Amino acid sequence: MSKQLILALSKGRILEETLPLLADAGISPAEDLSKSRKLLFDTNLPDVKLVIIRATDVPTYVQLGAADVGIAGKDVLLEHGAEGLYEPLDLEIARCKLMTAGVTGQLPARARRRVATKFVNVARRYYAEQGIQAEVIKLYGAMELAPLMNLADEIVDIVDTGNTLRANGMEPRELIAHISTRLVVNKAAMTMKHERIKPLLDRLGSAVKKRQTQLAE
Ligand SMILES: Nc1ncnc2c1ncn2[C@@H]1O[C@H](COP(=O)(O)OP(=O)(O)OP(=O)(O)O)[C@@H](O)[C@H]1O
Ligand SMILES: O=P(O)(O)OC[C@H]1O[C@H](OP(=O)(O)OP(=O)(O)O)[C@H](O)[C@@H]1O
Repeated sequence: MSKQLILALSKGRILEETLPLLADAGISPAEDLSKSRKLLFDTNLPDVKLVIIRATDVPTYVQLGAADVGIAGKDVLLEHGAEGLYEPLDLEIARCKLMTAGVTGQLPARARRRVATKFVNVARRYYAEQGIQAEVIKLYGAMELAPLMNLADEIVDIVDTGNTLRANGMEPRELIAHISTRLVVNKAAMTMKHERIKPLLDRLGSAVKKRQTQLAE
């Protein structure tokens, strides 16, 4: 295993909040990410590289050791499963909730529900735990449309302000999990590159605490 450290970052919403934390921990991309079509970036540190990929691909890269460290939402990690990964740090950014939701005022059928979601594993697990029979339909976006179009009785999706649900005549129902962004580490890398990963974890942990203190002021 090379002593180079590869960090897999989720592009999109999480990236903007991740970069200041990484900078505070002493790691900055060598060029402006938003101005490049590249996917693999050098940093100010010769032995640290960044890959910027879809959030849902981050756990796969880290689990299989293509990246040593990853940053992804807990929703994505719950859906992917924790095999081969340690999850040592909560970055406490992109806080939201994973919830069930349905058309406002419309009680869900008791016996069997059709549920549209991109979190099919989470949904199957959740409804099974509740003892509710669910036919889970995989969608890749705009879950809020599914009940309106009679594709599903309920959805499982991210809720933050609730604005998206409200704008589509829907309401949140049950909380499945509180979500925030987590740092994950490949299990083998944690051992083999411990002397490189441990200081990164410490510095990022301090950056998270500093940010929380600043937000509270
Ligand atoms: N409205 C929200 N408020 C706060 N955090 C959110 C919200 N929506 C999503 N998140 C968090 O941010 C992460 C990334 O969201 P983003 O919308 O960038 O990715 P995505 O479009 O869901 O991913 P992909 O491109 O793989 O489909 C999610 O996994 C979740 O943890
Ligand atoms: O409760 P709210 O504050 O309205 O946030 C919830 C919405 O945020 C996310 O979508 P996002 O805005 O990331 O768009 P997406 O469809 O690209 O995921 C999520 O999929 C919900 O649709």
